[in-house]
Amino acid sequence: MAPKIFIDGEHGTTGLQIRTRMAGRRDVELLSIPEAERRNAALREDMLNSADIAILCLPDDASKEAVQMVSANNNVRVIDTSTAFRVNPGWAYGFAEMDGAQADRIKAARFVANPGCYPTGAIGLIRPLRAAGILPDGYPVTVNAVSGYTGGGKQMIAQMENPDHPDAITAPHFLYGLPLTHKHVPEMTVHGLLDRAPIFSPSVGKFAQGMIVQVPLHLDDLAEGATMESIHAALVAHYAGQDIVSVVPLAESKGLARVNAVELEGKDTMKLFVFGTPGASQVNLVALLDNLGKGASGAAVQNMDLMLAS
Ligand SMILES: NC(=O)C1=CN([C@@H]2O[C@H](COP(=O)(O)OP(=O)(O)OC[C@H]3O[C@@H](n4cnc5c(N)ncnc54)[C@H](OP(=O)(O)O)[C@@H]3O)[C@@H](O)[C@H]2O)C=CC1
Ligand SMILES: CC(=O)N[C@@H](CCC(=O)OP(=O)(O)O)C(=O)O
Repeated sequence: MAPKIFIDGEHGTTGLQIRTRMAGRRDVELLSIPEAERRNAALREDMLNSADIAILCLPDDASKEAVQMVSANNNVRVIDTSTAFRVNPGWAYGFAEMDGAQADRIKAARFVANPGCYPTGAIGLIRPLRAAGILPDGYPVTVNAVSGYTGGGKQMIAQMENPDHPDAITAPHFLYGLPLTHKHVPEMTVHGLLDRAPIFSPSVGKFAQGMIVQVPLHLDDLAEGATMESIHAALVAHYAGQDIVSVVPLAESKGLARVNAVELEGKDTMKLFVFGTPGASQVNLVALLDNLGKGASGAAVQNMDLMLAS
C-alpha cells in the first residue's frame, strides 16, 4: 500500500508548492481536505492521524498544535516547515547535505524540522568552514540576504501583488529585521556551529521566488593560511558525492559580473560561490537558491523521500 501523506496547510504558499511537486506521483497517496475546511481542527486531527507522514505548512503556533494532535500516535511521522522545532534536539534538522551523517538522521527520524530558507544558504556556507577549522571561534559573522516576496507567505504576496491592499508594499526592494532579532538567527547559530550569533540583515525584492545569501569574510581573521582557494576547496570537499548543493568552480565565478537572484526559480538545488580577487584579503561567500525550492517545499519533498526510503 502506498504511504499516506497529509499536507496540513496544503492551500498556503509552501503547501501548494509541495502539492505541485507531488502531482503525478503514484508511489504515495495524498490525503487532502477542501480549502474551505482548512481550519477545521477535528478534520485536520483525523487526517493527521491517518497519515504515515504529515507535512506541516503552518505558522509556528498551529504547527505546535498539530504536533500535539499526533503526539500519542507513533505511526505518524512529521515534517514541520515552520520555525517551531528547528533547534529542538528531539528533532532531526532537515538539511541532508549539512554533514555526512545528516541524511541518515533524517531517514531514521520520526520528527524532522525543515530548515528556513535563509538558514539553508547561511548554514550551507558557514558550517563546512567551521567543521574544517577555517572559521575560528569568535569570528563576527554577518549574513546579508535578499528573498523573493513569496517568502512572506500569502499575506506578503497580497501586499506585493495587489496595489489596492490596505498595507500594499510599493518598494521594489526593502530591508527588514532591523532590530537584528530575526527568528532565523538561533537556527543559523546552532546548525552553523557558531559560538557567536551572526548579524543577520534580510531584505525582500520585487520578484516572487529566489534568494541570495551573502557571508563576507576577512581572510586575515580566519585560520592561518586561509585563502580564497582553500575556502573554495573546503566547500568542494564538503559537498562531494551529492547533486543538490553545488560549488561553482572558481574559474567560472571569476568570469561573472553579477549574480541573478531568480536564476534557480522553480529548482530544488542550491549553488555556492566564492567571490574575491586571488591574493587579496577578503572573500564574499554567496548562496543562490529558490526560497520555495531548496528553501522550503523542495527540501520538504527531499526529506519525505529520505524518510520513505528508511
Ligand atoms: N514561504 C516561504 O518561502 C517559506 C515558508 N516557510 C514556513 O512555512 C510555513 C507556512 O508558510 P507559508 O506557506 O509561506 O504561509 P501561508 O500563509 O502562505 O500559508 C499558511 C497556510 O496555513 C493555514 N493556516 C494558518 N493557521 C492555521 C491554523 N491554525 N489551522 C489550520 N491552517 C492554518 C493558512 O490558512 P489561511 O489562508 O486561513 O490563513 C494557509 O493556508 C510557515 O511556518 C513559514 O514560516 C519556511 C520556509 C520558506
Ligand atoms: C521574506 C520573508 O518574510 N521571509 C520570512 C522567512 C521565510 C522562511 O524561511 O520561513 P521560516 O520563517 O519558516 O523559515 C521571514 O523573514 O520571516
